[in-house]
Amino acid sequence: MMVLLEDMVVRRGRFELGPVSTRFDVGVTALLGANGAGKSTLMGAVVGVLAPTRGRVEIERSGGRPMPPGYLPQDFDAPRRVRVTDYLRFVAWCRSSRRTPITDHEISEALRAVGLEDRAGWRFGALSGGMRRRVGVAQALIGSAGVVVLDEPTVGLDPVQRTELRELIATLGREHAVLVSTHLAEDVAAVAERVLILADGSDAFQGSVDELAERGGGTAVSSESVERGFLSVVRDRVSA
Ligand SMILES: Nc1ncnc2c1ncn2[C@@H]1O[C@H](COP(=O)(O)OP(=O)(O)OP(=O)(O)O)[C@@H](O)[C@H]1O
Repeated sequence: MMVLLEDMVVRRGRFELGPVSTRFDVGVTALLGANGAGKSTLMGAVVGVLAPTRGRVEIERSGGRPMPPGYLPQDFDAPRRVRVTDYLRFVAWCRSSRRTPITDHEISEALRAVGLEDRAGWRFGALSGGMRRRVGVAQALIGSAGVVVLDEPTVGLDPVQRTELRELIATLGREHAVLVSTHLAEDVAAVAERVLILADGSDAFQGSVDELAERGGGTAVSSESVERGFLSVVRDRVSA
């Protein structure tokens, strides 16, 4: 599984992102940037919700299933009264085609992957915030064929649920190409292998999390060294 962006430019109102060229592979890539830097715009282009005005986005998968990546949008929600499995069955039905049907087995696998097998019969509204976000990750996994894009998945969660969600993201990264946007240096230090920083309408940094920590003057990856690295990248871009 691999996602390739080649000189991609995306326009959203007056805002133009790019050209950005990058690739992300199996593992967790963190997408960072100040508010309005273009993270959701880039993610929208990767999942096919926004069309690039130039360049291209290519998704390569070993299975070759013709599906866009799985996507957890920032404002994910589901009807309160609907049971978790019924909601996921509906998602599966939407993404199924005659050639590539999505089976109940795949739904069970998605629930297992997010640790919600025992909540399958619960109504969405009865779940905690962290569990609802996990349902969001489960729906992203259904039919995603190995590429998952998560837009600020840890926002608004308490520290325990945030930690659990990070563990889930790290586990997903063993088999999936995961692109995750966040404002939290702890998220990056805990789960990311690679980092892409957007600033001023384009990519200001691409590299390993170790390289970003080094840029922040750290000898080891920590929330502090990642935060300092991020600030150094953004300040250099502003003063350039
Ligand atoms: N629907 C829209 N119509 C017009 N402009 C938009 C729209 N959505 C976003 N923008 C603009 O595009 C730019 C990038 O927004 P985007 O949501 O991609 O940033 P972001 O990095 O995800 O921000 P945040 O961290 O606040 O979520 C912003 O300047 C924003 O005003």
